[in-house]
Amino acid sequence: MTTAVRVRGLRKEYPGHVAVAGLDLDIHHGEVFALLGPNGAGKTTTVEILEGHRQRTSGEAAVLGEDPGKAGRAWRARLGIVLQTATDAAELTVTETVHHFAKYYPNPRDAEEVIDLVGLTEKAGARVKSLSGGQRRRVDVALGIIGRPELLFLDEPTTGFDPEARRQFWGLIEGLAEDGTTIVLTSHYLDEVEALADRLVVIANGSVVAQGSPETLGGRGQAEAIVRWSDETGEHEERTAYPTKLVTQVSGGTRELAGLTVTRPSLEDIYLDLIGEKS
Ligand SMILES: Nc1ncnc2c1ncn2[C@@H]1O[C@H](COP(=O)(O)OP(=O)(O)OP(=O)(O)O)[C@@H](O)[C@H]1O
Repeated sequence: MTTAVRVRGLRKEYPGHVAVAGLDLDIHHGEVFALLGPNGAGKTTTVEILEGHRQRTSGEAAVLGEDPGKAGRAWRARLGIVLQTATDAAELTVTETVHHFAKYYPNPRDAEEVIDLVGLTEKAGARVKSLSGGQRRRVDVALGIIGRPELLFLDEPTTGFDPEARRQFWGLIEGLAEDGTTIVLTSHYLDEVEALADRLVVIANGSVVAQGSPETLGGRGQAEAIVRWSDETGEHEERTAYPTKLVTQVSGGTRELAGLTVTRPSLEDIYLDLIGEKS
């Protein structure tokens, strides 16, 4: 597997403050990679350096084989970017806006198809400034993918989306990933990261705290299950690596156990543990 993004010792200092403190990252072609971390962790700074929007203080970065601090227009046309701050509300309609941005790219997608993909067909003729916050965010996503990017950066893309729009957006991202687009996602929604990401990294105070897949991050894959049930003697809770065996023993294989639940730590539990250790 080849590397779409390679970062070594990335550092960004502002006067009196280190925002990114020596980060290493490898993001492979065709994967959905998520950056997680609390507010101010350094995610947006990192992503903006990789997009070529911000200069790093030191360290190495290669994005689609080029240094983002020096790369030109041809390289930029291979990227799709959905920034954290939404597009300014314009007088143009949705269709006009998407057609307008399509002209910046050598091989754009069909504008109407993109409007449909982001679920804005019914609003295609509406002025962007008349749209709701979540609908404007969908315009941002449309503009991020209109250029048929090889690498798509999504910085908190679903903020303001209703649950149905988020699900629809997840389907869109899955489709892009299946078509081979590499996707770098920052999100505060752990269910979103779990649904979409092949791998993720947790950043706190500008450093990597943990990385892995959503299933294995921070030892999640090996974590013990918590089995809870109740009987005539009261409520019970036990931790075990072998929940099936425990349930079989306690129930004698046949007795119905009241209130039986078997849970393992969620990605959110693991994430909060990791962040707790750091702060
Ligand atoms: N232009 C700037 N000048 C000075 N400090 C900055 C600047 N931009 C960001 N910072 C600081 O750098 C740190 C990292 O910010 P960054 O926006 O990268 O965090 P983040 O992880 O994206 O947070 P969030 O989840 O809130 O978006 C913060 O402490 C922030 O205040």
